[in-house]
Amino acid sequence: MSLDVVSQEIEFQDKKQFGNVMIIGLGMIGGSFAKALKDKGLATLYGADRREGELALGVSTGVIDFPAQLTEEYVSKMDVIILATPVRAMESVLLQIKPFLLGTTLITDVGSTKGSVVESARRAFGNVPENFIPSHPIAGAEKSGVLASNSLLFEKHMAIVTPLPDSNPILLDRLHRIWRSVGADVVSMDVEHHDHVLASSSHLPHLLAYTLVDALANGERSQDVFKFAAGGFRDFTRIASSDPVMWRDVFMANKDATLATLDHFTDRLADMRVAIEQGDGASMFGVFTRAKSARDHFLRVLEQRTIGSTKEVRPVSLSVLPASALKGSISLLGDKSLSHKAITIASLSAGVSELKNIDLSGDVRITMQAFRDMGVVIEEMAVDHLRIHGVGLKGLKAPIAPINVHASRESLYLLLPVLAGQSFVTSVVAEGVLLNQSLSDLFSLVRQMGCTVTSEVKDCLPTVLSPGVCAKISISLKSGSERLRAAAFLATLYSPDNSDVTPLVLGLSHCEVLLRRFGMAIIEKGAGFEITPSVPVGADIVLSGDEHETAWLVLLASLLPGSELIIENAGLDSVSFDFLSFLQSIGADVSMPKAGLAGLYEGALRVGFSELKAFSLSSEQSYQFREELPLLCVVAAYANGDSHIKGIKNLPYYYEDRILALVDALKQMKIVSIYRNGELIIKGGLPQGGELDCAGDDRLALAMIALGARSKAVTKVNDCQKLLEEFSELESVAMQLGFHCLVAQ
Ligand SMILES: NC(=O)c1ccc[n+]([C@@H]2O[C@H](COP(=O)([O-])OP(=O)(O)OC[C@H]3O[C@@H](n4cnc5c(N)ncnc54)[C@H](O)[C@@H]3O)[C@@H](O)[C@H]2O)c1
Ligand SMILES: O=C(O)C(=O)C[C@]1(C(=O)O)C=C[C@H](O)C=C1
Repeated sequence: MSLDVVSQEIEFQDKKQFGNVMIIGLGMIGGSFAKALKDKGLATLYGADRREGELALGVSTGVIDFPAQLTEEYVSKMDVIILATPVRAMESVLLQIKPFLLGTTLITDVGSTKGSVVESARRAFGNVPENFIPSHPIAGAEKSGVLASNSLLFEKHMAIVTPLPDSNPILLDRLHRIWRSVGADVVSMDVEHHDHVLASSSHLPHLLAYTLVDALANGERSQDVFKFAAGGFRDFTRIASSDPVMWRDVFMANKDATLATLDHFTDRLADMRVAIEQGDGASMFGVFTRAKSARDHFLRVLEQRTIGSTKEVRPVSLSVLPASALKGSISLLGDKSLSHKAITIASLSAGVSELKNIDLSGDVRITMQAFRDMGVVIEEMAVDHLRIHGVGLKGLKAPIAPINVHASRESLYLLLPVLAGQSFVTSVVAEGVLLNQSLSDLFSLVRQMGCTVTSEVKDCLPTVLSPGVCAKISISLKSGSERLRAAAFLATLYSPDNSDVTPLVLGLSHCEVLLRRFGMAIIEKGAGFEITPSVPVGADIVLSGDEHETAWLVLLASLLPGSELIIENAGLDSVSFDFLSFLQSIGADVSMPKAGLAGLYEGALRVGFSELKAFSLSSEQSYQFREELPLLCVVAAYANGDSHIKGIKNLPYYYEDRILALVDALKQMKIVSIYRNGELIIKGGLPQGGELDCAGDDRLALAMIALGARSKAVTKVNDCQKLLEEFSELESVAMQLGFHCLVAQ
């Protein structure tokens, strides 16, 4: 096509969203950008390249609409100009287009370095013009040339923009829009930070790959080295096939930052050399497990970004068929909150811990990742077995990135006092429900540890923790929150002197029991506990099951005639022990394990069918058994006579809401109940079956399933996704014990 024809066509083009866009350097990246815009019909594409062959290919393969030259005729008619040459060619390109440029044209680039490009613009123009705004897509390949272009290259990848103080805001907005239009997620960064980050994440790996291949190719036995190299070599060295001109330019342009990261890496490599020389397997193992975990984490983050973070939640219902019995022996997977706590204490212990029957599903991995990020070596020996090489109370290393607790409240409450006890500053970030929510109880606890807590929004995440000098800890808890109680006990680990915690209700809960198992001296004293400072010692622990699941299974077996159930590792703390004792007092046939070492209940729990009697609960008992009140309503629904539950109004509102939802369910099942002045009276009978909605509440779901267990007809419980998340083994436990509870979808 002659250039004359092209110039006529410039006049006649309809304006598209981004108007006329010129790519200078029509190679792999420039071509991909052009193709993406052209395929979407967002611009008229012009290409310029010092190699005419690339331009001809660009037109014939439909990557661009027209070839162009860096003359007034073209340059002055462009709405957007994109520099996509190697970075050191950009200055001469800018000098060529400078005389014809309009101030309204957005000029950007795709170069892998940013400081050098800004310098080139400064040299070419005297200062960086307001319409020149650098950018950099974090996407690419080891291929070059326009034939390697791919219109989907930037989809779900990041594009970094590095605006300068004088950048024109309207053109900056256009730059964001144009990157978004080709599928990129746009991130802003300052130039210097960009060059340091990319030196580590992109430039150093390329240097290592090139140098490794070159060293091996020129070393002894090189022919056989290549002959016998397989996947590992190929994966590590893919990027050594990248364009040498581009990469020579990158290292010339980003000298200081690449030298800094190279020095750091060289030091670490030297450490590895020493470890190999001295046969120091422990050091090697530490580096390899930490690196594996960091890479696995990185892959998960990358996967989330590329598949999109919106997880589709499909509603799940469970159907309960009446007339089954629970028979057999079962071993429940370790309790989730116990699993979080065991990982935390084992990481802070001296020596190695073996944690067996641990639940590694859901947010337990968030707690585990945080400790790995701070240097703790955690080996996954089996799906339910961890070996943790504890580093001691203050042996954590500063993480290289903020600690992300995602939406895990459990992880947050355990990690914050631990971070407040270290000697480094940590940023803590979160997602979803944990953002913008006041955490004043937790923050005031870590402040008591001498830690300064800085947040943009008062007492909310994200936050920065700057540890100070920890004084003697003496805490009287004002709420019954189990998480705050665990956080308080962890805080005492950092107290210089004997410390004390006074909970609302005495009796051992998870954290104290575990701390004792790890050798800590926690002694009941008056209305609370006294803790003597010492470092926990690594321990071998088989984690017991969840208390609520245990209580639910006990109730089911009590309700269903013919049941004979043994729970091998029942979850029992002082409250659930009292709860089961209460069931015994109204006729349940339960034989309980004995309290063993450190206050833990050890051994099997046996339960069989029995008719449970109607009962009366005082306000105090309602508070004590607040977590299991829905199960007690089920007991009352099947009992002979009226049961009374007092003091519901005095409970935190969400417990009352649960009871009100259950009152609705009882009504649907034709069980009469009266709720007046905070007291609930349930008249026992035989539930009829029906369709119930647990509103996504896992405790309500368990109670509703139990309500359907001996009812006259099938019971369907809707909205059970959360239950299946929390009690992941529900289906397999039901199947194993012969309980007819199925996912109905
Ligand atoms: N390859 C990647 O993975 C990747 C990723 C992100 C950013 N980048 C950056 O994108 C830019 C282009 O890289 P690429 O991979 O597309 O390279 P490429 O070799 O495929 O394309 C570069 C093109 O620029 C042309 N060119 C060179 N000097 C020129 C000049 N003075 N005038 C006009 N044209 C000239 C070349 O002929 C070639 O067609 C580089 O700055 C690179 O740092 C590359
Ligand atoms: O995937 C590749 O082949 C790349 O090298 C892409 C890569 C990178 O290192 O990640 C290369 C250079 C950049 O500027 C941006 C991306």
